[in-house]
Amino acid sequence: MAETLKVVVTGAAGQIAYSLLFSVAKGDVFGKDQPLELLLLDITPMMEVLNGVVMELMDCAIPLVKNIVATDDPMVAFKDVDAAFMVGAMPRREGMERKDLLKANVKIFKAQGQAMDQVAKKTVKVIVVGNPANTNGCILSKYAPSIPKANFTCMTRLDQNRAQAQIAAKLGVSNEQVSNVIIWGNHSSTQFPDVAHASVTIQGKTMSVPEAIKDDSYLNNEFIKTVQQRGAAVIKARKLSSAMSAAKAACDHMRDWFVGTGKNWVSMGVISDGSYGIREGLMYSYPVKIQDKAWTIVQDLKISQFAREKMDATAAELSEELDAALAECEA
Ligand SMILES: NC(=O)c1ccc[n+]([C@@H]2O[C@H](COP(=O)([O-])OP(=O)(O)OC[C@H]3O[C@@H](n4cnc5c(N)ncnc54)[C@H](O)[C@@H]3O)[C@@H](O)[C@H]2O)c1
Ligand SMILES: O=C(O)CC[C@H](O)C(=O)O
Repeated sequence: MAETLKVVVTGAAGQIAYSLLFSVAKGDVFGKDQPLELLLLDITPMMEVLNGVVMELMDCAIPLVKNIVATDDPMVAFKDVDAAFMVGAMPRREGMERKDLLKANVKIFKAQGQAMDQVAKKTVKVIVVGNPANTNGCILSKYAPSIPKANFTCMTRLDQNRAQAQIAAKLGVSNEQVSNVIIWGNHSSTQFPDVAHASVTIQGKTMSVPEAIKDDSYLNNEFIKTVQQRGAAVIKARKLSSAMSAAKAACDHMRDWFVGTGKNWVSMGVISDGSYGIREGLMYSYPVKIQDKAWTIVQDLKISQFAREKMDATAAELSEELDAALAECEA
């Protein structure tokens, strides 16, 4: 059997973690024959709740789980970890603005970056889920300078899954028939869900999504808005932020990072190297291909004027967020 993989989940007493831990524990992410040590981090007042989660994980009696550590100490939680799901952060509730989240959450990622820098494996693969996910990811990486920047990513897979599901429903096909939908930019309402390069297979015939939908007005308006506003719509309906779908997307993201993407691409927030004219250093969602546990940005896609404007608008929001976060961390 393979060596035990150490996986940390932060915000482990919260609602996303409740779904995420079960999927990770039963092998959906790292494989059905990969033994795991689960490190669960939350804050001190949540230790009793976290203890309940540990009891439930034990009671699942999953053979892959060799050890569980529950802690409120980041230095314990990040020690020698191979993979990190950074979920621990306040979610937005109805009536709250994104800016309120930035203030509340960004310092968590500064402190956790500093701890990771000292004790995590230098090969650790990190997905940031806690919002504002892109900017938190930048801050985490900044404060963990001994870990390569390529090891820090943030989650826009939920947006990709949402976009894919909208197109599949519109065309009356199953979700896996739709591929290569792209999410550009921020995991926020300025994100640009782009289907110009996406394809769909209908009754054995593969064609581009715009060709299949035959309704550019829908694709350029209602479709984009629905995906951009989906998180807010879930909050309005549930009075709670999305959790089951967020956990599923986090699993998809990390599984693809470990296993690879094959011929298709997926979207993830990665630290920009300036590709597609985006400011270097922003954590911007791009289409990526993954092989041997390393991602590369898909290059040379043709960008229309319409797309360019949307890509720049979400980059401008990310620039503002990053500047505000850096000021907050230095205050
Ligand atoms: N990127 C995405 O697509 C996406 C999707 C859904 C939700 N989110 C975000 O994920 C985050 C978590 O959402 P949730 O619904 O699970 O929230 P939740 O409130 O149910 O759980 C968050 C948990 O994080 C813990 N926490 C707070 N500060 C911490 C710290 N310093 N260290 C460790 N743990 C800490 C809390 O105690 C709580 O248990 C939110 O910021 C939410 O907005 C992101
Ligand atoms: O706070 C929001 O508007 C979104 C919450 C979460 O990130 C989601 O996409 O479901």
